[in-house]
Amino acid sequence: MTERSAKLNILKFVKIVSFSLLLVILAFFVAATVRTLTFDVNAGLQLAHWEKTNNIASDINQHQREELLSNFRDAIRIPTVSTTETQLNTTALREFDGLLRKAFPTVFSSHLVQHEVVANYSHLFWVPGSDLALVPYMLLAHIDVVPAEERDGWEAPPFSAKEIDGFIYGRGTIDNKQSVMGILQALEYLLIRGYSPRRGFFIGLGHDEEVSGFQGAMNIVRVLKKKGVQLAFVLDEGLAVLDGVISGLQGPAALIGISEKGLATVKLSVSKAPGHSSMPPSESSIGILAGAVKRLEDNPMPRLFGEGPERGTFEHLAHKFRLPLKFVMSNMWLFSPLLGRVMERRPDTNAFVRTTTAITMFNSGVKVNILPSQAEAYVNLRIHSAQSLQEVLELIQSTVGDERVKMELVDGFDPLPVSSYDETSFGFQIIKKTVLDQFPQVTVAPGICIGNTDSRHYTDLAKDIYRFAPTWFRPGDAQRFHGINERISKKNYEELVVFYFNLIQNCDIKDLPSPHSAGHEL
Ligand SMILES: CCCCCCCC/C=C\CCCCCCCC(=O)N[C@@H](CC(N)=O)C(=O)O
Ligand SMILES: [Zn+2]
Ligand SMILES: [Zn+2]
Repeated sequence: MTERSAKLNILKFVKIVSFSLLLVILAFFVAATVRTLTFDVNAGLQLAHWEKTNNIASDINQHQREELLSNFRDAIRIPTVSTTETQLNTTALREFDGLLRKAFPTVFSSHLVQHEVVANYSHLFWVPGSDLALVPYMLLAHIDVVPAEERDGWEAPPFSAKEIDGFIYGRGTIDNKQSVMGILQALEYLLIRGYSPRRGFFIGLGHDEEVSGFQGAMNIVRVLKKKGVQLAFVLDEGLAVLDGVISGLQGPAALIGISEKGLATVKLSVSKAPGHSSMPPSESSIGILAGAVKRLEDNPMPRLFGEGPERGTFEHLAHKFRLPLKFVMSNMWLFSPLLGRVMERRPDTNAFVRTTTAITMFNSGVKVNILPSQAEAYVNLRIHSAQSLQEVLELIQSTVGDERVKMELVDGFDPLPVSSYDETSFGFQIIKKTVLDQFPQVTVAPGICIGNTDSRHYTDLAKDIYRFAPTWFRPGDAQRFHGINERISKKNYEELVVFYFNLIQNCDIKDLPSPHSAGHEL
């Protein structure tokens, strides 16, 4: 081959490769654009023909408006605080029992409702349905709250239920007495109006959720297992309606938790010989431990955004973003690494990107002139759906990288299974319909619950577990959760009562409508 023909061949080859590359890039963008223009996974069953079961209207008159609010405020005023597994305010829990019986006399006296107290302070209600062929479902909420101190900066005392500008302030207003009281208030009104369910349901109110539910939820589950109960679905606390919280999203989003992150609580400790502070060694137990926790903070767990069900959240919301974000959200397969880098900049969105690492306790030393023998720190990690507890423990060990630091797993579990959310998913579709009937301006999407709930103890009883209440969160409200100035608007509390009122009736349908029953009805 001459030099000239070799050059021509190379040129030809380069041309073919460039042309093919161009074609691939073009195809790539055509596919992405088509996906952007057509990908509306939210349409779903809303236009389908639903069997009508919500026959009792949910109107609330002025007297009931005052009554339901007064019951709710009474609930907030009882300080049912859980601090540790052994530090529960049992006096308050007993008082709360009394309040429930006083506020909901029909629930406690109706022949349609069976009630039992579980583990002294938790409550289990069973409302049998008339059609025994329909698998029952279960609503969960918890009575206990985390501690709150007015001096931390509350605008109103945390157990006062004071009203300021249409909001009720107090610990438990959004976590989770709005659901405890909302569910029972809805049942009270349904029973008063002559309701009797076709599909049976349970209500479980735990008294120690904030310290893991080992007494309340776990014993309720034991009782149900003994009875051989299986559930169509479980609905517990968790995600909410986010209004203006997701940047760039047009309109509010109701995120229904279809899974929750896993947990690892790890105790790190360093032991050294104690001694006089005038003769310190080059490294103290505190110094060694501080180095270890600093390495954990400096080396966050890997970015996994898009590798878990959080991908579905953005795909469901994609059509509610404007371009170019719409293009990005519709093509998570391509853009999730980039989006993960943006989301990791804010603590609340970082929680969806990776396993988070929080150093929550650090203890050492007893006197200013004694070298401490023992230093210990607790690390609380919330495990991303694409990782396991075992993987996280191995990563902590290698990041700490110091054999003098002892590591002990205090509590931990893998991320929870992912519940169904397609068009045949009974629980998800019923919750979605109930939300959309009440709040048509909202987009419903599946989400990951970044905290843990009592519902994680129910995995043997139900394949499908959802974590949601229509509590409206606006910018800054997520920080009120376990923080200061926890509050709910009076209007929103009333909406919660109406939500549960409608949800219970909507569950009475035998089967979901077929997706193809839409169209000619219009
Ligand atoms: C898509 C980006 C939007 C970012 C906005 C974040 C909005 C966050 C909304 C709700 C917060 C989620 C809280 C879930 C409930 C957690 C319940 C809880 O506190 N559980 C405790 C106790 C336990 N059971 O383990 C916990 O420590 O997790
Ligand atoms: Zn809670
Ligand atoms: Zn909580």
